Amino acid sequence: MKIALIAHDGKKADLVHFLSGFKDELLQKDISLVATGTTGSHIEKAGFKVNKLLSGPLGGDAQIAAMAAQKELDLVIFFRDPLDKHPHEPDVQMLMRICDVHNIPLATNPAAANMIFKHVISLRH
Ligand SMILES: O=C(CO)COP(=O)(O)O
Repeated sequence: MKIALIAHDGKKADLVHFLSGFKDELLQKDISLVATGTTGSHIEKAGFKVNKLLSGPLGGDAQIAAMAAQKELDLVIFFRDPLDKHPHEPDVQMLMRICDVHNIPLATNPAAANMIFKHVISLRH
């Protein structure tokens, strides 16, 4: 299972905190993580193995969208900061649109991500 992870700056700590709650599950060999650049660095520091792409404003969201369009992703977790402005907002919208076009599960906040993770874990047992 391949999971893409993205968080805006104001939500990076929330994402790391969220992932840390599922560390055992996420360290399983058949789970691979991919992330936008800066998000990936934070995740790596927390002890996860993650494939880091470009930073979001430099095209990282677009790279993840391309992977989603090619059906390479099973899940996208994107903790967006709705209270901040982002120069690459068109890329953010494009990524969410591509997830909807290809019916890729997309969680944009911890409550949704938590439900999806618990569901995935229950299916694996
Ligand atoms: O900007 C982002 C998502 O739109 C995230 O990019 P970084 O992980 O490089 O900060």
